[in-house]
Amino acid sequence: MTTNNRIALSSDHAAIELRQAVAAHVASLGWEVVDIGPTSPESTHYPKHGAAAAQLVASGDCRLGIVLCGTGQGIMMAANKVKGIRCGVCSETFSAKMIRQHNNANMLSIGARVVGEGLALEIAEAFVSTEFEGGRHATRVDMINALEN
Ligand SMILES: O=C(CO)[C@H](O)[C@H](O)COP(=O)(O)O
Repeated sequence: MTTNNRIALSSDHAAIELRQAVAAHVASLGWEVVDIGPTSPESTHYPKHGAAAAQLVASGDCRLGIVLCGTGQGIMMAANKVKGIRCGVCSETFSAKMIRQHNNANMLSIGARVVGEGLALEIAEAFVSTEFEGGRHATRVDMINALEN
């Protein structure tokens, strides 16, 4: 059995440099990074970038996704509108671990105007290195998923 180790990354203009740093870090951890940009610093609209990364995760092309904008909030809201996506904004590592362990989050959002690069890399590493615990948490995640129907 092969494991899908692909991770989708996207951002808006507020987080291009941080996204590139996060991409390099998760690649160094062994992930195949699918960085869908943007690369231009021109002002853009976070919903389309959040949705594009979310679709890569929802389709199964990528196992996880990381999205970034100024606060992490808007792009998280957009990603969560895609069926099958559970995306949380994290500004510290504890939550980044817990959204994997308890919530089976398949996407992480980071605010480039909220956290510095060093912390952002630690948050991303905590997220990609943690697995879902299942058990009682699976019942609750199933209940979240049922809300989509
Ligand atoms: O954080 C964000 C969304 O939640 C955006 O990055 C932010 O709103 C962009 O602002 P501006 O157009 O002033 O750079």
